[in-house]
Amino acid sequence: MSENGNGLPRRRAAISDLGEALRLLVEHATATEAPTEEILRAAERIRQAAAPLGDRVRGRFDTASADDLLGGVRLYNPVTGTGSAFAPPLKIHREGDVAIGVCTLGRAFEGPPSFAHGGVSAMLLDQILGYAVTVSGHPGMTVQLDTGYRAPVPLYTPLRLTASVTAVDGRRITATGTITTADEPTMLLVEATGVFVALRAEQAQRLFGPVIGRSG
Ligand SMILES: CCCCCCCCCCCC(=O)SCCNC(=O)CCNC(=O)[C@H](O)C(C)(C)COP(=O)(O)OP(=O)(O)OC[C@H]1O[C@@H](n2cnc3c(N)ncnc32)[C@H](O)[C@@H]1OP(=O)(O)O
Repeated sequence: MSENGNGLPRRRAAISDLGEALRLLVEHATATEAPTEEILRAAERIRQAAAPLGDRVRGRFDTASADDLLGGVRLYNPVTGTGSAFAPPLKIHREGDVAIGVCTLGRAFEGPPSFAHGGVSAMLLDQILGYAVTVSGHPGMTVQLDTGYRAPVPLYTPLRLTASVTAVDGRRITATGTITTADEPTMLLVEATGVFVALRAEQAQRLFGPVIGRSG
């Protein structure tokens, strides 16, 4: 499916609207203490709502028609995508050479009771480190991610992430990042160092050729 004129902005807005509705559903479905009969009714209604969306779906190598792969628009990215059911979503912007991210994690991201799952913190950091690496002009894929957990990351609390590139050594780019709460940006909760490797042309072709070839 291709969209042009007003179609693309409208489609992107619709996808983000659906994403927001799905995230509300995920939050309520995770936190609910509704009666069992209500849960059973909801499951049935949700299956009915989902069915028409499954009538036309893309294949593994097809880019979403609303995305712009080379322009960095990824509506279904599981960390930042506004169309994703389970992205927080993390919002990232640049302040000079530093990438700054903000998000709030709901109940679905829980690990230790009332705190975020450690894998979720690593996922957020991988994304923002990857962003910092990309906007520095040295895009690459993560080959190593080291995370240090200093204190638990609270749910339902605005978080602040940072990331910046610390070294470029041939194809290898190193970046470091942090998670704190927005209210206490000096109290470190999680820190990470990521090593990223720039792809050689033949590697990019081998890994992403089928996708690039189909995206228009
Ligand atoms: C604007 C919006 C943007 C938005 C941007 C958003 C970005 C999102 C970021 C998400 C990032 C991901 O999750 S990416 C998905 C997770 N990552 C992956 O799936 C990557 C899997 N790995 C691979 O496929 C492969 O390792 C490749 C293709 C990346 C590289 O293979 P290779 O070319 O054979 O690598 P190799 O020769 O062994 O190593 C290349 C160089 O890296 C070094 N190296 C390799 N591994 C390591 C390591 N663990 N730690 C240190 N250094 C290492 C080697 O010593 C070597 O250095 P030297 O001898 O040259 O000095």
